[in-house]
Amino acid sequence: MRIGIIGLGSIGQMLVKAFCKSNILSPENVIVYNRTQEKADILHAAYGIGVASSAQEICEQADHIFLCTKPLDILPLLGELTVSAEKHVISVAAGVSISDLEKSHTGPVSKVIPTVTSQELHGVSLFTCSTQVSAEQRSEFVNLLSAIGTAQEVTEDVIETATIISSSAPGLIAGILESFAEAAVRKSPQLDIDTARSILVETMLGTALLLKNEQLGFDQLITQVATKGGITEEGLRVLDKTLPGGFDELFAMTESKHAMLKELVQKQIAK
Ligand SMILES: NC(=O)c1ccc[n+]([C@@H]2O[C@H](COP(=O)([O-])OP(=O)(O)OC[C@H]3O[C@@H](n4cnc5c(N)ncnc54)[C@H](OP(=O)(O)O)[C@@H]3O)[C@@H](O)[C@H]2O)c1
Ligand code: PRO
Repeated sequence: MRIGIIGLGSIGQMLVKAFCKSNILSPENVIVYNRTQEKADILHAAYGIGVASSAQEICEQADHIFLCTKPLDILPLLGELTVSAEKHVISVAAGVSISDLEKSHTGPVSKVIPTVTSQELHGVSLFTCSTQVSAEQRSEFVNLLSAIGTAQEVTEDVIETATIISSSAPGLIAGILESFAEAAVRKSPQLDIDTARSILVETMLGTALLLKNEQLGFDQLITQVATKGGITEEGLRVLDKTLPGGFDELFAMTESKHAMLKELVQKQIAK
């Protein structure tokens, strides 16, 4: 099996690093192409992967072709390429659906929403496949995703909401942690901000390990931490008042953005 990656921004580079780190693929079975060649050359020097001289070359040499450009660049790119009907085309773009992809490729297509945390071989890749994806292609694809974290099949009606808690979440969590650290320093200016940040990173790591390794429910962890009549209880009361409304707004705004993107993609198709 040979895979090709077109577009080496955050997510294309992450896929190269994660596939190499996981040893699921040997470097000669990974071939990449990026509009600006320097990014491909850096990855070649670090991992020994192949560098194509065009996106078309990827389509000729790879069995699974990952399109890792921005959403509005996916269909124009695919439209320029000649891809034989048996090749598996995989888009990572938010807002581009299976049926959008099928308008440009008559063969098997899939959509995957990876997450940057897969660089550490943890995190959830959401995916959905068209009916034309063969059992062998599906199995190879799921094995690839499982090597870099958890492969979670979802239907397209939930993929946008699930994207926020899997793929947007690392950035959102970093935003929450920054706000938490800054509030700590506002309360106690003698606390150094970088010390506050590293306390939070270690705390988050330990929290994730505890939840996962001990198979604790969120409610069980809360009970362990929040001593009855103690301090944490007070903090939780504040969160119960402020967070639900904030998260509801977050989902409403990200849904609107998804809708705007999808509308622009439909305009591209209609042209
Ligand atoms: N970032 C995430 O966490 C994340 C998670 C899940 C899904 N996604 C999806 O992943 C896609 C890429 O996001 P990103 O954050 O990685 O964006 P990005 O950092 O802007 O990367 C886009 C890359 O595509 C390259 N490119 C553009 N047109 C090209 C073409 N015709 N041929 C070859 N390469 C081309 C760009 O090359 P240059 O170097 O020349 O600019 C750039 O390296 C988006 O569709 C997004 O929805 C992202
Ligand atoms: N990063 C991409 C974005 O922000 C898609 C989910 C995570 O659009």
